[in-house]
Amino acid sequence: MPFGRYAPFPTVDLPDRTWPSKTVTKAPRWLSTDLRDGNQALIDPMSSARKLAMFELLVRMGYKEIEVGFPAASQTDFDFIRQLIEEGRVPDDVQISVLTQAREELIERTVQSLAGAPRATVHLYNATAPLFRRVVFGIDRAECKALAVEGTQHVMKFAEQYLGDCDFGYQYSPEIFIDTELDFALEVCEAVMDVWQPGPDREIVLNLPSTIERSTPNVYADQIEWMSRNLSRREHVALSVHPHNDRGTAVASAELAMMAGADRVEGCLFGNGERTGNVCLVTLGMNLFSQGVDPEIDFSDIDGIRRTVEYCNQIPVHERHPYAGDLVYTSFSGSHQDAIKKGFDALERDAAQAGVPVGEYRWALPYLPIDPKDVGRSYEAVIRVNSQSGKGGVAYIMKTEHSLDLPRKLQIEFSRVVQEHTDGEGGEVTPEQMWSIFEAEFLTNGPKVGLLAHRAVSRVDEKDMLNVDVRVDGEIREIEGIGNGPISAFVNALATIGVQARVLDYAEHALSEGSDARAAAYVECQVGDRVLWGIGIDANTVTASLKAVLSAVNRAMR
Ligand SMILES: CC(=O)SCCNC(=O)CCNC(=O)[C@H](O)C(C)(C)COP(=O)(O)OP(=O)(O)OC[C@H]1O[C@@H](n2cnc3c(N)ncnc32)[C@H](O)[C@@H]1OP(=O)(O)O
Ligand SMILES: CC(C)C(=O)C(=O)O
Repeated sequence: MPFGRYAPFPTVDLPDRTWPSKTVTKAPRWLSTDLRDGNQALIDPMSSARKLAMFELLVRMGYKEIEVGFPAASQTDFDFIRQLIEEGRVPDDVQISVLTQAREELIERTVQSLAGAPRATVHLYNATAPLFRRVVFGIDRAECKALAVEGTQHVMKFAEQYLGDCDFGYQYSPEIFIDTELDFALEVCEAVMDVWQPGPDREIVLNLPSTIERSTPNVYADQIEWMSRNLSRREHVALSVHPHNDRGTAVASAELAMMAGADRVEGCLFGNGERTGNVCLVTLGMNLFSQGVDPEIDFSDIDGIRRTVEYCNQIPVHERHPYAGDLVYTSFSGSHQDAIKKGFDALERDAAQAGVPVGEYRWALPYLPIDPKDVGRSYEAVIRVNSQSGKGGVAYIMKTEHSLDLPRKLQIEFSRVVQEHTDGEGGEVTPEQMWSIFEAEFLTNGPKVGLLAHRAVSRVDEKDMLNVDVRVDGEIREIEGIGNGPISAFVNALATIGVQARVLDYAEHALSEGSDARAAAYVECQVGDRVLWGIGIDANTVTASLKAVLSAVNRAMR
């Protein structure tokens, strides 16, 4: 690999940086640029129907600043902005913005698109980095600054001409800020501010993009802290960041930039955008949420959000996308499943002890950084079983899907049965398939001895006597036994037909509440020289226990 062709990214001389010891305790101002930076990166840019669906989603989620397009780019872009304004679709607490290059004719068209808007922001950009000054524009520093200054003047001139009493805002971006000499980025921003004259009730948004992410996030944070410290009129500046994801570290860049003083973050849902995308607003917001900080955005229906975004962008969201992918709350592997199952049990116990509903109790669960229910997911897919799974996963499915709380040794025994299935057939075992395997193994698999009826006589302080009708190899027999309780009496009765069984362990629980409640009984038996579990399910607990004994007996004889 010709790595010698690449130079290390220059660092910032900021030995007294303060951001590493800061924490983010409040959501920044968010701006969604899905309809502009996101849209400009699509193979098939959004139709007006898709744009509207995206806009309405963003409003529903709670975004208050939305970049709605690049109106000078196309008639579709222009018309969409006109539609939003003319149909009064922008809520009172939402500020829309539009982007333009620093070219007079484009600025005019851009400002015209906003006519009649009660509130709006024009966002002007020009590239300030040396490579762009030399290669793309063929201009020097002074000419580059002049482009920004004159662009700002044009914006103000046309705003006055076309926008009447619009509550008008201004945003400037030194594009490719990340590669711009810091002193020059500062000089251009100061010159732009000299034109706009920010002050009380006259904010300016200065947006410092990592247009092509090329540094580690700490260097970007240093750049942001340096700018935040050196900008004049700082209290009237909304210092904004716009991280791209070329190195795959946009989220970290945004988070460190917030620690370094950024007030505002621009990005796209699920990280759509040019090349590797803009920073993902969902991940950023949910990262705050998972630290107990209100993201001020509603992510409670993450799957609905994802579906709309997939429709608008015509790009699928990856199964492993943080917080939203299909598989991100799912464990296949045994040790994870074991820990999750124990985690749920502990959470229920701890919440009950504290007298707090489990849905409100402080979340702490192995392998699940947040409660899937908080984003509208169920626990259904938290554990899925395949050849990588162990008893914990099998037990979890049996409990959550089939209400059977298998004793630990039975979990081990049944998970071996499931493992034989996955080894033989491969793939995943769905809850329905697991029930079929369970039924075939424990409940229905061609009983040699079947239970038909039982009658008990229990006298106080005496042993129980049990009279049972059984079918043995197709022949109906009546047998009798005595013992300390019905199970012991039944085992005693079975001995009369040559079935030698000894009960080693027993557990039972109710399956459902109410008059049609059923019980599950689990019995560990020694039958001959084998030790196996059997299971019985019945409305009558004694019947369930006797069925459980026969389940073990039949398994031994199979
Ligand atoms: C980092 C970002 O995401 S920036 C946003 C980028 N988004 C877009 O470009 C989407 C919309 N763009 C468009 O539809 C078109 O580019 C238009 C309509 C704006 C302009 O189209 P055209 O006039 O055909 O120009 P073209 O697309 O080739 O743009 C390049 C020209 O603009 C100049 N230019 C580029 N950016 C800027 C800027 N911010 N300010 C002033 N001039 C600029 C270039 O130097 C070049 O000029 P030249 O032709 O004199 O060499
Ligand atoms: C226009 C600017 C903010 C931009 O999109 C970028 O630099 O990526």
